[in-house]
Amino acid sequence: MSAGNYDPKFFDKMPHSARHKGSVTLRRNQAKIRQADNYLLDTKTPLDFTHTDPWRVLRIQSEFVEGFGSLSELGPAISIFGSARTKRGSKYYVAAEEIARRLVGEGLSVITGGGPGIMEAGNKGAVEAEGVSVGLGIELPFESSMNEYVDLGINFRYFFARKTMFVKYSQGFVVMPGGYGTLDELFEAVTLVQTEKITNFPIVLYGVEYWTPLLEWIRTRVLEEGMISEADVNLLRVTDDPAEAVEWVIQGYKGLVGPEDVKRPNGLHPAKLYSSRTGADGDKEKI
Ligand SMILES: C/C(=C\CNc1ncnc2c1ncn2[C@@H]1O[C@H](COP(=O)(O)O)[C@@H](O)[C@H]1O)CO
Repeated sequence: MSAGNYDPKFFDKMPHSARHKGSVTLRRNQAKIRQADNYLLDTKTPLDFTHTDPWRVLRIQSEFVEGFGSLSELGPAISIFGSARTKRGSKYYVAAEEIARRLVGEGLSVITGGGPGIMEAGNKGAVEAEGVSVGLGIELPFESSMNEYVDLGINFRYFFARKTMFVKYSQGFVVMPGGYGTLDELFEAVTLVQTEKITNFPIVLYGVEYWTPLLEWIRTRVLEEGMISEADVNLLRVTDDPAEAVEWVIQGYKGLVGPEDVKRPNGLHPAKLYSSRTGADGDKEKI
């Protein structure tokens, strides 16, 4: 703008009042907000800083630090997921116990969500087999505490920090029947495998009757309509045999089972424990 067409309204808005807060530049009304020191030192501050997003970032960071610090020396582990509502002594509860015992027998630690139902069964089986029993709990609006079989427990406020720990510190997942929480964990994992964020990461479903309608829908609707490829369907494998679930998950993370070994247990869901796009070197890249 030349001096000839000077517009006072424009120049009144020029950045003479810029203030900097870290990498953030603030002007005009935005520059009037309080500085970090005010929040820290002035107890008359009108806002509770612990309810602000910058403070949350620190809490989130601390969850990652705590999780990485506590789990980095865990060794090979498998996560068992499933319903928080599964009753003690029910068939899936008993199966989860057995799967956990077998995993421990194979030298693996067992990780669960630390809650009731299938999580408790997994931790119970691990403890009974004298293995390492881990619970990654989540703070929920209603009362929930770690089940009594968790020997190493970490409680998270944030689902996403907790999910990172499951994936980072597991070699694979066994997914028992469950509700939205379980489905969320299952689809998060299968997406990470599909997109090759993780490799040699087997996902074994337990419960043919429970999972078959979902697998059928994936094949007849999701695949047929071109939302995924054939290889993506094959990322999930289902069984009713605890021994087979453990065998598959171990073969999968060790990279011992390839697409050429695919079996079709009931003609419905071809089995493949890792993506055909997995690197030949079997690198286990995580997140
Ligand atoms: C429902 C009750 C308590 C819930 N307590 C939970 N503690 C830890 N983790 C949980 C809890 N509820 C859900 N999860 C996570 O989701 C999965 C199970 O969810 P679903 O909807 O029941 O399938 C589980 O794998 C956890 O990671 C009081 O009974």
